[in-house]
Amino acid sequence: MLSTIQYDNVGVTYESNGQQAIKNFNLSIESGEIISFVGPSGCGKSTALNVAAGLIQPSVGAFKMDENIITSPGTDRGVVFQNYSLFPWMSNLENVRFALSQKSKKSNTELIKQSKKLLDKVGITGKSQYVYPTQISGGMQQRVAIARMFALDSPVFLMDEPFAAVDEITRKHLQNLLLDLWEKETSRKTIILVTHNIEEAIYLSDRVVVLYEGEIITTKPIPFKRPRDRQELENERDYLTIRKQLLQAIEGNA
Ligand SMILES: Nc1ncnc2c1ncn2[C@@H]1O[C@H](COP(=O)(O)OP(=O)(O)OP(=O)(O)O)[C@@H](O)[C@H]1O
Repeated sequence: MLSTIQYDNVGVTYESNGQQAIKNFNLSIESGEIISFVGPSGCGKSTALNVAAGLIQPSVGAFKMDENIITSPGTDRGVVFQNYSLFPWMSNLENVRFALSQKSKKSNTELIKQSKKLLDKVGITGKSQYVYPTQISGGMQQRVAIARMFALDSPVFLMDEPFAAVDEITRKHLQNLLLDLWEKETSRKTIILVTHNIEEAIYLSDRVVVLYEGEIITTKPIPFKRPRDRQELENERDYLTIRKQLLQAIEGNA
């Protein structure tokens, strides 16, 4: 199932404090695109993502998927946050099996087999599959969260700072893992990613959207072909130009 996403003049004002978190938010996202939201702290990135997740209702405007107005969470959107993406009371294997069972009517034995395969793919093998999320490292938990997201097989993935809590090397591994799985899907997932990391945004995205005080101030297409090689990309002249322009857009308004 392909899904086109549209923020149609969305505005969110939090009732508790009257804070206008996003305003005049207009953005169309094609099926299979990877989009990053970047910008200074408090500019509205998470609010915009939570509107897509159906966790926050727009105060004005509408968020639409395939022309349908979205007002609640649903299995058509998989979500990964910095923490808390996994059910802590389920083993890692059970987390993935449960996600698979949401979409598949296969036997339990088959679901467990598939879950193990998925966990193997993300590098969670052997005993680590049977323990609880809290019994493995943060980086490993995010691997399970990615496996769980692919198990849910939603057409849209929403990721809020998914790799922020891990070290730089693990972060790069997880970025590669995400791209690798995404590229292998026959029907590519649409991904919206919130990140503070410009290099991550460029490496992963088709477009980087810069927010400032709740508004989109720049949308930058990332023209590099896929699959991308991190080292080659970082040596491209255009890469440095794009990085500089994005930093200027963010810092110039910070
Ligand atoms: N639940 C809430 N209630 C009231 N105000 C909120 C709430 N969540 C966010 N805000 C406010 O809305 C604005 C946008 O916040 P949001 O978390 O969307 O920004 P952000 O760009 O994701 O920030 P950060 O990068 O620091 O996570 C901020 O001024 C914030 O204080």
